[in-house]
Amino acid sequence: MTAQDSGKRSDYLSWDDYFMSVALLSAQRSKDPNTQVGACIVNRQKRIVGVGYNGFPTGCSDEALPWHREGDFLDTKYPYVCHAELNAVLNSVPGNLAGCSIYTALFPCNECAKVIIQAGIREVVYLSDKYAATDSFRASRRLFDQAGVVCRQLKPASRIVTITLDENG
Ligand SMILES: Nc1nc(=O)n([C@H]2C[C@H](O)[C@@H](COP(=O)(O)O)O2)cc1CO
Ligand SMILES: [Zn+2]
Repeated sequence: MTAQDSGKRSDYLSWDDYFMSVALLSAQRSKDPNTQVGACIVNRQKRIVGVGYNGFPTGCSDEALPWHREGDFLDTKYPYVCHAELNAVLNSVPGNLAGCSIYTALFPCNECAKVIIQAGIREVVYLSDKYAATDSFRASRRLFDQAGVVCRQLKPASRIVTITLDENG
């Protein structure tokens, strides 16, 4: 029987697009007004073992700390926010992340690169590389190269994934 004869849907999500969509859906939880990042960790059996998005640490109110980009360092979000990739690792089901892939909306910074490498994650799949020109990202590339972590930019098969929360399906 051919795939066509079987009556199978043809417009289903590929694995890559599915995992990146989960990452982007998680990003929708972020309170950051400028950049919402989500990350999704997948093991070798293609099971999702961790998700996360950028936000302040547990117990730190989203209203009590600043979300600003500019001003005195302590009055910006940067010293306080946990990156999506860090949260995905820390939120992962207890176990071994060795050999996993991480799908992330934005290429990891150098601090997350260290966490990803130390966790044993072997592949980084990213969508945006908007900070590629910064030193932090040059350092990430260097770390990933030396540690043998494979990085690839996702070229999605589906550019738009629609989810409608409608009780009538
Ligand atoms: N890979 C990343 N994962 C992340 O979760 N982030 C977070 C940290 C901030 O909350 C936000 C970046 O803010 P901005 O500088 O684009 O306004 O995204 C940032 C990066 C890139 O460094
Ligand atoms: Zn980071």
